[in-house]
Amino acid sequence: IVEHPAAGYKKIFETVEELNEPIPATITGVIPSWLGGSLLRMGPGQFEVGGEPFNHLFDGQALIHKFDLKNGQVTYYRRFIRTDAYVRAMTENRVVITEFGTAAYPDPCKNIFSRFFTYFKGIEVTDNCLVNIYPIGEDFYAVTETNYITKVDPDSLETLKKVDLCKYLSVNGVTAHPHTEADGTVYNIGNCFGKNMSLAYNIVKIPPAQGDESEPLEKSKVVVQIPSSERLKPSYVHSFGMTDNYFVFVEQPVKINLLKFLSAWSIRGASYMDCFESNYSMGTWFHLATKDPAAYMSSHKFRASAFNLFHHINSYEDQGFIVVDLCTWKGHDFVYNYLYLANVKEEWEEVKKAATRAPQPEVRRYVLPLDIHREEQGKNLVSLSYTTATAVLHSDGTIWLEPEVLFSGPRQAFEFPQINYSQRRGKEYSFAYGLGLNHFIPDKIVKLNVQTKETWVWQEEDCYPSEPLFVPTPGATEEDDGVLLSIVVKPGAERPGFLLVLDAMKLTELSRAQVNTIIPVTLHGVYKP
Ligand SMILES: CCCCCCCCCCCCCCCC(=O)OC/C=C(C)/C=C/C=C(C)/C=C/C1=C(C)CCCC1(C)C
Ligand SMILES: [Fe+2]
Repeated sequence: IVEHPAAGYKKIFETVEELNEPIPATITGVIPSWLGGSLLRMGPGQFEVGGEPFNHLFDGQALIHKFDLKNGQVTYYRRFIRTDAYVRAMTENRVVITEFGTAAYPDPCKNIFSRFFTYFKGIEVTDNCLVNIYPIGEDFYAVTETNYITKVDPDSLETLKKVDLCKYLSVNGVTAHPHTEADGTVYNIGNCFGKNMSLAYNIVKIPPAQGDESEPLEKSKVVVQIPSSERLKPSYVHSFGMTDNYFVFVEQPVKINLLKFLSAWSIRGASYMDCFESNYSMGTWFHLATKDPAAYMSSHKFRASAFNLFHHINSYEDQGFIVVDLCTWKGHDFVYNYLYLANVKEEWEEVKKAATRAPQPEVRRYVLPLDIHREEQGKNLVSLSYTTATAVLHSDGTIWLEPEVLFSGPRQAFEFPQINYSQRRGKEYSFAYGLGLNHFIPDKIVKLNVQTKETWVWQEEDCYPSEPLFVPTPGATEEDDGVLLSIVVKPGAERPGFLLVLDAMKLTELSRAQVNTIIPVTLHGVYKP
């Protein structure tokens, strides 16, 4: 465990300018010749407007980054996405649209009457797509978790159009973590605030491109509806699990209080962050639904102790069980409460103190039995030889789940997980790759064998990496035959930003492509071959 007394991490939370054209990178080592394509990643790039700071890590204006790899050469390019949030902020030189943790104030130039009418136009939901980018059909969309997604050109990084998912689907938003099948079918999940205040989580399906002019989104539909456990308070959902035949949805005790949500918009200074609250009694609920024909199976109540969940690692079916691997944070306290920019930009000793009070991270495996009716109460129903995870049927009909811990270290998180997705999605697997967070500060890349719990680490002094994306070697059969791509920032260096290419088997460095600019924190992205 390394220390960061120089607090170099502060640099990844500072505003940068976009580039007018791609810049060449200086390469050390050798980039595999088969690696030709673009690494596209999203993150915040502007952390204040007109002297007004954004408050939260998830508020900064969406910046798209691209490393192009071709014939062993590398270039880097970045552009701000021309979202409504960005364009209007630039035009009026103030925060115009309320972001996740920053409220927009009414236009000081408007008089009380025009302010009154703006207010009654209702909620203006943000389109600040800083969280992820992924393909739908032939197109690429930059996304946050609201109903607005933004189509971008993955070559020029130009902003193409804003799309409102509400036009196609009955959802109030969807996650930034869809699942994709080999044929290009996309699944996602989102909250749905239905008629007469009925609340549900809707799983949506977007078919692949048909090879004609038709728009996949036009043919999208809701395939499963899972009712909310609590009236007026849906749980926050950031990702979900999918096996060959099932959807896995974890309903966590972090709740959106819809009454607060609706009234917050009339309270000066309120943001999305003010609408969250913890449920101290429900614990955590697991839901299963079949994929085909899509149906919700409510017959059993899977329950576990309280944890925050953002990222599913992988899920799969094995001998009548569903294995669900998760990056958890223990307790009901909302982890996002610790991710204000003022917190992550503190000096190292303060950062450490704050992380001590926050929920503690743990990678866990939960196992859900599919066949329950014949079994006796009070006994462990999990008979998979390789796991210590348990599931016990109680007299009230609930099934209590206890996890097997796959990775745990005090205030050391294995987060932003990735797998060999094209080969192992929804299937039994061995390897997960993740970003190591040291008291919330990203300072290493970790490989985890989920079967043996063996770990491998890449770490370098004063270096701040991002989520490692796995790219398989063409024609590979071994699960970990490939490379990991991560954007790393080394603030003191002459060329402080670089694309790091690691051998995914040993986590050793193959090469780095360095540029003469700081690259702010990125959250998620894709590799486009
Ligand atoms: C990369 C290193 C980062 C350094 C620190 C990170 C620490 C992270 C620890 C935990 C992992 C958390 C991962 C979270 C990743 C993420 O990208 O989250 C971003 C989420 C955002 C921006 C969500 C925005 C959601 C909005 C605006 C939702 C709005 C809504 C509601 C709240 C209610 C109902 C409707 C609506 C409008 C959808
Ligand atoms: Fe995420």
